[in-house]
Amino acid sequence: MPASIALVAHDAQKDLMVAWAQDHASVLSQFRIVATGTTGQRLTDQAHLSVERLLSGPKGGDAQLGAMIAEGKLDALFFFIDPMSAMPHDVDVKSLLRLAILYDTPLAVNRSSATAVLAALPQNG
Ligand SMILES: O=C(CO)COP(=O)(O)O
Repeated sequence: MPASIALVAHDAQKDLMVAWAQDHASVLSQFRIVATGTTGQRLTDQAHLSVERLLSGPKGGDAQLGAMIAEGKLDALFFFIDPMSAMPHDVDVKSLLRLAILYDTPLAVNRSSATAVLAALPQNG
């Protein structure tokens, strides 16, 4: 079974994540990809990846990913956070990050760390 990875981007970072995903589409396609709602739609439409879409982040998608981490169902989190804006769902963002730290989940928060984490993940399993 392929490893499960999550891709999430705040609105101001979605173009960056889509471009990064397009650049790495062949590697990414070897994983089971889950994503919050709007990010997942963009990745499906513009990077042509097969993505399981959760709820939109502010409507519970971040919490769903946190639950996946706590249940051992997520092998890496790629979370392109907007560094310039306050989020109404900041508590959910912090909770997701906290759980990724707590469970020692590989975590990438920008393009360079995403490329490094992706390269470090075991492929085909
Ligand atoms: O808000 C998000 C993460 O905190 C992302 O959610 P969307 O992918 O639904 O925009």
